[in-house]
Amino acid sequence: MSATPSSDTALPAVASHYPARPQFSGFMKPTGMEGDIGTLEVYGTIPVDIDGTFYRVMPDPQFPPFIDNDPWFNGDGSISAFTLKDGRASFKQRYVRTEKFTRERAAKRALLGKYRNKYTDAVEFKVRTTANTNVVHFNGTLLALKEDAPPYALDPDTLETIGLQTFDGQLPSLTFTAHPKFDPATGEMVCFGYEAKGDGTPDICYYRIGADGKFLETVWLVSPVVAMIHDFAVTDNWVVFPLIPQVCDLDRLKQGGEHWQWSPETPFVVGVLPRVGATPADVKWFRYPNCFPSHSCNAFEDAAGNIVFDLGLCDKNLFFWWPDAAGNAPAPETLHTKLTRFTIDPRATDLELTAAANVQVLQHGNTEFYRLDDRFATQRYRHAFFDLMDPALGTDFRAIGPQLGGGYPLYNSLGHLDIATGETEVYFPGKTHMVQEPVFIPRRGSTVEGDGYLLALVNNYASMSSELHLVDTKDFTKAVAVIMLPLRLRHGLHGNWVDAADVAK
Ligand SMILES: C=Cc1ccc(O)c(OC)c1
Ligand SMILES: [Fe+2]
Repeated sequence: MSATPSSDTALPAVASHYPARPQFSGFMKPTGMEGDIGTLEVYGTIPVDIDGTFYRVMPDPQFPPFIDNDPWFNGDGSISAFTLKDGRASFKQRYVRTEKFTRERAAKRALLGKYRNKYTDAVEFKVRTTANTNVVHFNGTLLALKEDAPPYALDPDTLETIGLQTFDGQLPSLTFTAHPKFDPATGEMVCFGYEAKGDGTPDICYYRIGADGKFLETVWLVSPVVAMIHDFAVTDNWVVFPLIPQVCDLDRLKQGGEHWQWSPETPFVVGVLPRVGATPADVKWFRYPNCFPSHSCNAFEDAAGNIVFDLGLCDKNLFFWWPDAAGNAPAPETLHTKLTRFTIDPRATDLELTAAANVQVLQHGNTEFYRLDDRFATQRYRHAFFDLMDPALGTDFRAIGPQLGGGYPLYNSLGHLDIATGETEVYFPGKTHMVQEPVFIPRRGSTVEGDGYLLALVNNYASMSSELHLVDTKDFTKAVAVIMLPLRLRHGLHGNWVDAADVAK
Protein backbone atom coordinates (compact mmCIF):
# COMPACT_ATOMS: atom_id res chain seq x y z
CA MET A 1 0.00 0.00 0.00
CA SER A 2 1.25 3.46 -0.77
CA ALA A 3 1.57 6.47 1.45
CA THR A 4 -1.51 8.62 1.80
CA PRO A 5 -0.69 12.23 0.99
CA SER A 6 -1.12 14.59 3.90
CA SER A 7 -4.14 16.87 3.63
CA ASP A 8 -1.96 19.78 4.70
CA THR A 9 0.60 20.19 1.94
CA ALA A 10 2.91 22.17 4.24
CA LEU A 11 3.56 19.05 6.31
CA PRO A 12 5.63 16.01 5.27
CA ALA A 13 3.47 13.17 3.93
CA VAL A 14 2.63 10.36 6.32
CA ALA A 15 1.35 6.85 5.71
CA SER A 16 -1.89 5.55 7.21
CA HIS A 17 -0.10 2.37 8.32
CA TYR A 18 3.17 1.56 10.10
CA PRO A 19 6.30 0.89 8.04
CA ALA A 20 7.31 -2.65 7.05
CA ARG A 21 10.32 -2.51 9.37
CA PRO A 22 11.28 -4.96 12.13
CA GLN A 23 10.74 -2.34 14.88
CA PHE A 24 7.12 -1.95 13.70
CA SER A 25 6.41 -5.64 13.00
CA GLY A 26 5.42 -8.84 14.80
CA PHE A 27 5.46 -8.35 18.56
CA MET A 28 6.66 -4.77 17.95
CA LYS A 29 3.62 -3.73 15.92
CA PRO A 30 2.37 -0.59 17.69
CA THR A 31 -0.83 -1.07 19.69
CA GLY A 32 -2.00 2.46 20.62
CA MET A 33 -3.83 0.79 23.47
CA GLU A 34 -5.04 2.40 26.69
CA GLY A 35 -7.35 0.74 29.18
CA ASP A 36 -8.10 -1.05 32.41
CA ILE A 37 -8.57 -4.67 33.39
CA GLY A 38 -10.08 -5.23 36.83
CA THR A 39 -8.76 -8.72 37.52
CA LEU A 40 -6.20 -10.59 35.47
CA GLU A 41 -6.06 -14.34 35.00
CA VAL A 42 -3.47 -15.96 37.29
CA TYR A 43 -1.82 -19.38 37.09
CA GLY A 44 -0.27 -20.29 40.43
CA THR A 45 -0.52 -18.06 43.47
CA ILE A 46 0.37 -14.43 44.06
CA PRO A 47 1.61 -14.43 47.69
CA VAL A 48 -0.67 -12.30 49.85
CA ASP A 49 2.28 -10.45 51.41
CA ILE A 50 2.73 -8.66 48.07
CA ASP A 51 0.91 -5.31 48.05
CA GLY A 52 1.97 -2.65 45.58
CA THR A 53 2.20 -1.60 41.95
CA PHE A 54 4.68 -2.37 39.20
CA TYR A 55 4.94 0.63 36.89
CA ARG A 56 6.82 0.34 33.59
CA VAL A 57 7.02 2.27 30.33
CA MET A 58 7.29 1.27 26.68
CA PRO A 59 7.65 3.27 23.49
CA ASP A 60 4.44 2.78 21.47
CA PRO A 61 4.28 5.23 18.54
CA GLN A 62 0.79 6.68 18.30
CA PHE A 63 1.21 7.41 14.58
CA PRO A 64 3.30 6.12 11.68
CA PRO A 65 6.41 8.31 11.46
CA PHE A 66 7.34 10.36 8.41
CA ILE A 67 10.97 9.54 9.20
CA ASP A 68 12.45 6.52 7.45
CA ASN A 69 13.57 3.71 9.76
CA ASP A 70 12.55 5.53 12.93
CA PRO A 71 14.17 3.67 15.88
CA TRP A 72 12.25 1.94 18.69
CA PHE A 73 13.58 4.61 21.10
CA ASN A 74 11.47 7.35 19.43
CA GLY A 75 7.99 6.00 20.24
CA ASP A 76 5.45 7.68 22.54
CA GLY A 77 5.76 6.76 26.22
CA SER A 78 2.96 4.43 27.33
CA ILE A 79 2.79 3.58 31.02
CA SER A 80 1.57 0.21 32.29
CA ALA A 81 0.62 -0.27 35.96
CA PHE A 82 0.11 -3.72 37.49
CA THR A 83 -1.33 -3.61 40.99
CA LEU A 84 -0.85 -6.78 43.04
CA LYS A 85 -2.97 -7.00 46.18
CA ASP A 86 -4.72 -9.77 48.16
CA GLY A 87 -3.48 -12.37 45.69
CA ARG A 88 -5.02 -10.61 42.70
CA ALA A 89 -3.64 -8.47 39.91
CA SER A 90 -5.19 -5.57 38.02
CA PHE A 91 -3.92 -3.59 35.04
CA LYS A 92 -4.07 -0.06 33.77
CA GLN A 93 -2.36 1.56 30.80
CA ARG A 94 -2.18 5.20 29.68
CA TYR A 95 -0.02 7.26 27.37
CA VAL A 96 1.89 10.15 28.87
CA ARG A 97 0.14 13.28 27.58
CA THR A 98 3.34 14.94 26.38
CA GLU A 99 3.15 18.06 24.25
CA LYS A 100 4.14 15.82 21.30
CA PHE A 101 1.42 13.25 22.01
CA THR A 102 -1.31 15.84 22.55
CA ARG A 103 -0.53 17.87 19.45
CA GLU A 104 -0.18 14.79 17.25
CA ARG A 105 -3.49 13.42 18.56
CA ALA A 106 -5.18 16.71 17.69
CA ALA A 107 -3.56 16.71 14.21
CA LYS A 108 -4.28 12.98 13.77
CA ARG A 109 -0.75 12.45 12.43
CA ALA A 110 2.95 12.47 13.28
CA LEU A 111 4.46 15.92 13.66
CA LEU A 112 7.74 15.02 15.36
CA GLY A 113 10.70 14.11 13.19
CA LYS A 114 13.90 12.26 14.02
CA TYR A 115 15.00 11.04 17.44
CA ARG A 116 16.36 14.11 19.27
CA ASN A 117 16.60 16.26 16.14
CA LYS A 118 14.23 19.23 16.31
CA TYR A 119 15.45 20.44 12.92
CA THR A 120 13.49 17.60 11.32
CA ASP A 121 10.14 18.36 13.01
CA ALA A 122 7.03 19.34 11.05
CA VAL A 123 6.06 21.94 13.68
CA GLU A 124 7.91 23.74 16.45
CA PHE A 125 7.62 22.13 19.87
CA LYS A 126 8.43 23.73 23.22
CA VAL A 127 9.24 20.28 24.64
CA ARG A 128 9.57 17.39 22.20
CA THR A 129 10.20 14.51 24.61
CA THR A 130 8.33 11.21 24.38
CA ALA A 131 8.79 10.47 28.14
CA ASN A 132 9.38 6.83 27.16
CA THR A 133 12.35 5.49 29.14
CA ASN A 134 11.64 5.14 32.87
CA VAL A 135 8.94 5.74 35.44
CA VAL A 136 9.84 6.42 39.08
CA HIS A 137 7.80 7.29 42.15
CA PHE A 138 8.94 10.45 43.94
CA ASN A 139 7.33 12.71 46.52
CA GLY A 140 3.78 11.55 45.81
CA THR A 141 3.83 11.55 42.01
CA LEU A 142 5.11 9.36 39.24
CA LEU A 143 7.77 10.84 37.00
CA ALA A 144 7.83 9.64 33.38
CA LEU A 145 11.39 10.17 32.21
CA LYS A 146 13.42 10.52 29.06
CA GLU A 147 16.91 11.97 29.12
CA ASP A 148 16.17 14.75 26.59
CA ALA A 149 13.78 16.83 28.76
CA PRO A 150 12.34 17.42 32.24
CA PRO A 151 10.05 14.69 33.63
CA TYR A 152 6.32 14.56 33.12
CA ALA A 153 4.44 14.12 36.40
CA LEU A 154 1.62 11.58 36.51
CA ASP A 155 -1.03 10.63 39.05
CA PRO A 156 0.06 7.24 40.50
CA ASP A 157 -3.54 6.03 40.84
CA THR A 158 -5.07 7.14 37.52
CA LEU A 159 -1.90 7.53 35.40
CA GLU A 160 -3.34 10.85 34.27
CA THR A 161 -0.68 13.33 33.18
CA ILE A 162 -0.34 16.27 35.58
CA GLY A 163 2.19 18.11 33.44
CA LEU A 164 5.83 18.91 32.91
CA GLN A 165 7.69 18.70 36.24
CA THR A 166 10.08 21.58 36.81
CA PHE A 167 9.92 21.29 40.63
CA ASP A 168 8.25 24.69 41.03
CA GLY A 169 10.85 26.27 38.78
CA GLN A 170 13.82 24.88 40.70
CA LEU A 171 15.01 22.65 37.82
CA PRO A 172 18.10 24.39 36.40
CA SER A 173 18.69 21.93 33.55
CA LEU A 174 16.85 21.49 30.25
CA THR A 175 17.34 17.74 30.65
CA PHE A 176 16.85 15.11 33.34
CA THR A 177 18.35 11.61 33.37
CA ALA A 178 16.06 8.61 32.92
CA HIS A 179 18.07 6.91 35.69
CA PRO A 180 17.93 9.02 38.87
CA LYS A 181 19.25 7.25 41.97
CA PHE A 182 17.51 7.08 45.32
CA ASP A 183 19.30 7.10 48.66
CA PRO A 184 17.49 4.34 50.59
CA ALA A 185 18.22 6.05 53.93
CA THR A 186 17.00 9.55 53.11
CA GLY A 187 14.84 9.22 50.00
CA GLU A 188 17.02 11.87 48.33
CA MET A 189 16.87 11.68 44.52
CA VAL A 190 20.29 12.17 42.92
CA CYS A 191 20.06 13.35 39.32
CA PHE A 192 21.81 14.96 36.40
CA GLY A 193 21.10 16.19 32.93
CA TYR A 194 23.53 16.18 30.01
CA GLU A 195 23.29 18.47 26.98
CA ALA A 196 21.78 20.44 29.80
CA LYS A 197 21.90 23.79 27.98
CA GLY A 198 20.47 22.40 24.75
CA ASP A 199 21.28 20.06 21.88
CA GLY A 200 24.99 19.52 21.36
CA THR A 201 26.09 21.46 24.46
CA PRO A 202 28.84 19.88 26.60
CA ASP A 203 27.19 21.04 29.81
CA ILE A 204 26.28 18.54 32.50
CA CYS A 205 24.05 19.71 35.33
CA TYR A 206 24.33 17.62 38.51
CA TYR A 207 21.63 18.10 41.12
CA ARG A 208 20.26 16.51 44.27
CA ILE A 209 16.61 16.77 45.26
CA GLY A 210 15.46 16.14 48.84
CA ALA A 211 12.61 13.68 49.45
CA ASP A 212 10.29 16.68 49.86
CA GLY A 213 11.10 17.97 46.35
CA LYS A 214 13.41 20.80 47.46
CA PHE A 215 16.64 21.16 45.51
CA LEU A 216 19.64 20.61 47.79
CA GLU A 217 22.44 21.50 45.41
CA THR A 218 23.37 22.04 41.77
CA VAL A 219 26.81 21.73 40.16
CA TRP A 220 27.49 22.61 36.51
CA LEU A 221 30.22 20.63 34.73
CA VAL A 222 31.68 20.77 31.24
CA SER A 223 32.12 17.39 29.62
CA PRO A 224 35.30 16.65 27.60
CA VAL A 225 33.07 15.19 24.87
CA VAL A 226 29.38 15.64 23.98
CA ALA A 227 28.49 12.02 24.60
CA MET A 228 25.41 10.13 25.68
CA ILE A 229 25.30 9.65 29.45
CA HIS A 230 22.41 7.27 29.79
CA ASP A 231 22.91 5.90 33.31
CA PHE A 232 25.17 6.77 36.25
CA ALA A 233 26.02 5.61 39.77
CA VAL A 234 26.02 7.03 43.28
CA THR A 235 27.81 6.05 46.50
CA ASP A 236 27.72 7.72 49.92
CA ASN A 237 30.40 10.20 48.86
CA TRP A 238 30.73 10.09 45.07
CA VAL A 239 28.81 10.18 41.82
CA VAL A 240 30.10 8.46 38.69
CA PHE A 241 29.19 9.41 35.10
CA PRO A 242 29.92 6.75 32.43
CA LEU A 243 30.08 8.46 29.02
CA ILE A 244 28.99 6.28 26.10
CA PRO A 245 31.17 6.85 23.00
CA GLN A 246 28.06 7.87 21.05
CA VAL A 247 28.70 11.53 20.25
CA CYS A 248 26.55 14.47 19.18
CA ASP A 249 27.41 17.18 16.69
CA LEU A 250 25.16 20.24 16.31
CA ASP A 251 26.04 20.77 12.63
CA ARG A 252 25.01 17.21 11.85
CA LEU A 253 21.70 17.87 13.60
CA LYS A 254 21.15 21.05 11.61
CA GLN A 255 21.75 19.10 8.40
CA GLY A 256 18.98 16.71 9.43
CA GLY A 257 21.35 13.95 10.55
CA GLU A 258 21.29 11.63 13.53
CA HIS A 259 21.72 12.90 17.07
CA TRP A 260 24.23 10.11 17.79
CA GLN A 261 27.20 8.70 15.95
CA TRP A 262 29.37 5.90 17.30
CA SER A 263 32.94 7.14 17.83
CA PRO A 264 35.48 4.26 17.86
CA GLU A 265 38.31 6.71 18.62
CA THR A 266 36.64 8.07 21.77
CA PRO A 267 37.63 6.31 25.00
CA PHE A 268 35.15 5.20 27.61
CA VAL A 269 35.28 8.31 29.84
CA VAL A 270 34.24 8.01 33.48
CA GLY A 271 33.50 11.25 35.34
CA VAL A 272 33.91 11.18 39.13
CA LEU A 273 32.55 13.98 41.32
CA PRO A 274 32.06 14.35 45.08
CA ARG A 275 28.37 13.72 45.77
CA VAL A 276 28.02 16.65 48.19
CA GLY A 277 29.54 20.12 48.13
CA ALA A 278 31.50 19.77 44.88
CA THR A 279 32.71 22.63 42.73
CA PRO A 280 33.05 22.24 38.96
CA ALA A 281 36.85 21.93 39.39
CA ASP A 282 36.45 18.80 41.51
CA VAL A 283 35.41 16.54 38.63
CA LYS A 284 37.94 13.97 37.38
CA TRP A 285 37.59 12.39 33.94
CA PHE A 286 39.03 8.88 34.02
CA ARG A 287 39.63 7.04 30.75
CA TYR A 288 39.42 3.42 29.62
CA PRO A 289 39.81 1.95 26.10
CA ASN A 290 36.79 2.40 23.78
CA CYS A 291 33.83 0.22 24.70
CA PHE A 292 30.12 0.64 25.43
CA PRO A 293 28.96 1.08 29.05
CA SER A 294 25.35 -0.04 29.30
CA HIS A 295 23.25 0.07 32.50
CA SER A 296 24.58 0.48 36.00
CA CYS A 297 23.87 -2.20 38.57
CA ASN A 298 25.12 -0.47 41.72
CA ALA A 299 28.10 1.32 43.25
CA PHE A 300 29.54 1.63 46.74
CA GLU A 301 32.81 2.42 48.52
CA ASP A 302 35.20 -0.26 49.75
CA ALA A 303 37.16 -0.09 53.03
CA ALA A 304 40.07 1.66 51.30
CA GLY A 305 37.79 4.41 50.00
CA ASN A 306 37.74 3.21 46.40
CA ILE A 307 34.58 3.47 44.32
CA VAL A 308 33.32 0.03 43.33
CA PHE A 309 31.13 0.50 40.25
CA ASP A 310 29.25 -2.46 38.70
CA LEU A 311 27.79 -2.02 35.22
CA GLY A 312 27.23 -3.77 31.93
CA LEU A 313 30.12 -3.46 29.53
CA CYS A 314 30.03 -4.33 25.84
CA ASP A 315 33.13 -4.31 23.64
CA LYS A 316 31.07 -3.14 20.64
CA ASN A 317 28.47 -0.46 19.85
CA LEU A 318 25.36 -1.74 21.64
CA PHE A 319 23.24 0.93 19.90
CA PHE A 320 23.97 -0.59 16.50
CA TRP A 321 21.23 1.49 14.83
CA TRP A 322 23.48 4.57 15.31
CA PRO A 323 26.59 3.51 13.35
CA ASP A 324 30.00 5.19 13.11
CA ALA A 325 30.90 7.94 10.59
CA ALA A 326 31.60 5.31 7.92
CA GLY A 327 28.23 3.66 8.50
CA ASN A 328 29.69 0.64 10.29
CA ALA A 329 27.80 -1.13 13.05
CA PRO A 330 28.08 -4.58 14.58
CA ALA A 331 25.54 -7.29 13.77
CA PRO A 332 23.09 -7.38 16.73
CA GLU A 333 23.66 -11.10 17.33
CA THR A 334 27.38 -10.45 17.94
CA LEU A 335 26.74 -8.13 20.89
CA HIS A 336 27.59 -9.45 24.33
CA THR A 337 27.36 -7.31 27.46
CA LYS A 338 28.95 -8.54 30.71
CA LEU A 339 28.35 -7.41 34.26
CA THR A 340 31.68 -5.77 35.03
CA ARG A 341 33.18 -4.28 38.19
CA PHE A 342 35.35 -1.16 37.98
CA THR A 343 37.34 -0.25 41.09
CA ILE A 344 38.34 3.40 40.92
CA ASP A 345 40.40 5.41 43.41
CA PRO A 346 38.73 8.83 43.37
CA ARG A 347 41.91 10.40 44.81
CA ALA A 348 44.09 9.07 41.97
CA THR A 349 46.14 11.49 39.90
CA ASP A 350 46.73 8.92 37.13
CA LEU A 351 43.38 8.92 35.36
CA GLU A 352 44.06 6.00 32.99
CA LEU A 353 42.02 2.96 33.98
CA THR A 354 43.33 -0.44 32.89
CA ALA A 355 41.84 -3.92 32.60
CA ALA A 356 44.55 -5.34 34.86
CA ALA A 357 44.30 -2.79 37.66
CA ASN A 358 40.68 -1.65 37.62
CA VAL A 359 38.42 -4.22 36.00
CA GLN A 360 36.91 -7.56 37.01
CA VAL A 361 34.14 -9.39 35.12
CA LEU A 362 31.50 -10.48 37.66
CA GLN A 363 29.37 -12.52 35.24
CA HIS A 364 30.47 -13.71 31.80
CA GLY A 365 26.98 -14.28 30.34
CA ASN A 366 25.26 -11.85 27.96
CA THR A 367 23.24 -9.77 30.42
CA GLU A 368 21.49 -6.41 30.73
CA PHE A 369 18.86 -4.54 32.77
CA TYR A 370 20.59 -5.10 36.11
CA ARG A 371 18.49 -4.68 39.25
CA LEU A 372 19.11 -5.06 42.94
CA ASP A 373 17.30 -5.01 46.23
CA ASP A 374 16.90 -1.22 46.17
CA ARG A 375 17.30 -1.02 49.95
CA PHE A 376 21.00 -1.62 49.20
CA ALA A 377 21.37 0.97 46.44
CA THR A 378 24.53 3.11 46.89
CA GLN A 379 25.72 0.58 49.52
CA ARG A 380 27.83 -2.59 49.59
CA TYR A 381 25.57 -5.32 48.22
CA ARG A 382 25.65 -8.99 47.35
CA HIS A 383 22.77 -9.83 45.00
CA ALA A 384 22.38 -8.76 41.38
CA PHE A 385 19.36 -9.64 39.19
CA PHE A 386 19.26 -9.20 35.42
CA ASP A 387 18.06 -10.31 32.01
CA LEU A 388 20.23 -13.03 30.48
CA MET A 389 20.49 -14.38 26.93
CA ASP A 390 21.64 -17.98 26.84
CA PRO A 391 20.64 -19.74 23.60
CA ALA A 392 21.53 -23.10 25.22
CA LEU A 393 18.48 -22.82 27.50
CA GLY A 394 16.27 -24.08 24.70
CA THR A 395 14.47 -21.12 23.11
CA ASP A 396 12.68 -22.27 19.95
CA PHE A 397 14.09 -19.53 17.72
CA ARG A 398 12.78 -21.20 14.57
CA ALA A 399 9.19 -21.09 15.81
CA ILE A 400 9.22 -17.55 17.18
CA GLY A 401 11.58 -15.90 14.70
CA PRO A 402 8.84 -14.53 12.43
CA GLN A 403 7.05 -12.89 15.39
CA LEU A 404 10.04 -11.29 17.15
CA GLY A 405 10.02 -8.03 15.23
CA GLY A 406 13.25 -6.16 15.86
CA GLY A 407 15.19 -3.17 17.03
CA TYR A 408 15.32 -4.36 20.62
CA PRO A 409 17.69 -6.70 22.45
CA LEU A 410 16.59 -10.28 23.17
CA TYR A 411 17.00 -11.93 26.57
CA ASN A 412 15.44 -15.32 27.21
CA SER A 413 15.83 -15.68 30.97
CA LEU A 414 16.26 -13.98 34.33
CA GLY A 415 19.50 -14.33 36.26
CA HIS A 416 20.47 -13.94 39.90
CA LEU A 417 24.15 -13.55 40.70
CA ASP A 418 25.33 -14.01 44.27
CA ILE A 419 28.38 -11.78 44.10
CA ALA A 420 29.84 -13.37 47.27
CA THR A 421 29.89 -16.91 45.85
CA GLY A 422 30.01 -16.09 42.13
CA GLU A 423 27.08 -18.48 41.57
CA THR A 424 24.31 -17.60 39.09
CA GLU A 425 20.79 -19.03 39.20
CA VAL A 426 18.61 -18.86 36.08
CA TYR A 427 14.85 -18.69 35.59
CA PHE A 428 13.78 -19.75 32.09
CA PRO A 429 10.20 -18.65 31.34
CA GLY A 430 9.60 -20.92 28.34
CA LYS A 431 10.76 -21.85 24.84
CA THR A 432 8.64 -19.20 23.11
CA HIS A 433 9.32 -16.32 25.54
CA MET A 434 11.64 -13.33 25.97
CA VAL A 435 11.93 -11.32 29.17
CA GLN A 436 11.81 -7.58 29.85
CA GLU A 437 13.50 -5.80 32.76
CA PRO A 438 12.69 -7.32 36.18
CA VAL A 439 11.92 -5.53 39.44
CA PHE A 440 12.74 -6.80 42.92
CA ILE A 441 9.99 -6.94 45.56
CA PRO A 442 11.20 -7.39 49.17
CA ARG A 443 9.40 -10.05 51.21
CA ARG A 444 7.20 -8.29 53.74
CA GLY A 445 8.87 -8.16 57.15
CA SER A 446 12.25 -9.40 55.87
CA THR A 447 15.29 -7.15 55.90
CA VAL A 448 17.56 -9.79 54.35
CA GLU A 449 19.07 -8.55 51.10
CA GLY A 450 17.53 -10.25 48.07
CA ASP A 451 14.86 -12.09 50.08
CA GLY A 452 11.63 -11.60 48.17
CA TYR A 453 10.42 -11.82 44.59
CA LEU A 454 11.46 -10.94 41.09
CA LEU A 455 8.69 -9.73 38.79
CA ALA A 456 9.12 -9.31 35.05
CA LEU A 457 6.96 -8.72 32.02
CA VAL A 458 7.47 -11.53 29.51
CA ASN A 459 6.72 -11.59 25.77
CA ASN A 460 5.10 -14.85 24.67
CA TYR A 461 5.57 -15.13 20.89
CA ALA A 462 3.41 -18.26 20.63
CA SER A 463 0.30 -16.60 22.08
CA MET A 464 1.44 -13.13 20.94
CA SER A 465 0.46 -11.79 24.33
CA SER A 466 2.24 -10.59 27.45
CA GLU A 467 2.61 -12.31 30.81
CA LEU A 468 3.97 -11.29 34.19
CA HIS A 469 6.18 -13.92 35.76
CA LEU A 470 6.67 -13.80 39.52
CA VAL A 471 9.61 -15.76 40.93
CA ASP A 472 10.36 -16.28 44.63
CA THR A 473 14.10 -15.69 45.17
CA LYS A 474 14.09 -18.71 47.52
CA ASP A 475 13.40 -20.98 44.50
CA PHE A 476 14.61 -19.56 41.21
CA THR A 477 13.71 -22.71 39.22
CA LYS A 478 10.02 -21.87 38.72
CA ALA A 479 7.49 -19.04 38.85
CA VAL A 480 5.10 -18.94 41.82
CA ALA A 481 2.62 -17.08 39.64
CA VAL A 482 2.16 -16.36 35.94
CA ILE A 483 -0.25 -13.48 35.40
CA MET A 484 -1.79 -13.46 31.93
CA LEU A 485 -2.65 -10.45 29.84
CA PRO A 486 -5.14 -10.88 27.01
CA LEU A 487 -2.99 -8.31 25.17
CA ARG A 488 0.36 -7.78 23.59
CA LEU A 489 2.43 -5.07 25.25
CA ARG A 490 5.40 -4.02 23.15
CA HIS A 491 8.90 -4.50 24.45
CA GLY A 492 9.60 -1.71 26.94
CA LEU A 493 12.39 -0.09 28.87
CA HIS A 494 12.39 0.50 32.59
CA GLY A 495 10.05 0.42 35.54
CA ASN A 496 9.86 0.17 39.29
CA TRP A 497 7.98 -1.54 42.06
CA VAL A 498 6.14 0.87 44.38
CA ASP A 499 5.15 -0.84 47.61
CA ALA A 500 1.80 0.22 49.11
CA ALA A 501 3.60 0.59 52.46
CA ASP A 502 5.90 3.25 50.97
CA VAL A 503 3.03 5.31 49.55
CA ALA A 504 0.55 5.33 52.46
CA LYS A 505 2.05 8.07 54.60
C1 LIG B 1 18.10 2.07 26.93
C2 LIG B 1 18.58 3.24 26.68
C3 LIG B 1 17.94 4.41 26.12
C4 LIG B 1 18.74 5.51 25.89
C5 LIG B 1 18.20 6.67 25.35
C6 LIG B 1 16.86 6.72 25.02
O1 LIG B 1 16.31 7.83 24.45
C7 LIG B 1 16.04 5.61 25.22
O2 LIG B 1 14.72 5.76 24.82
C8 LIG B 1 13.82 4.73 25.04
C9 LIG B 1 16.58 4.46 25.79
FE1 LIG C 1 18.10 2.77 30.59
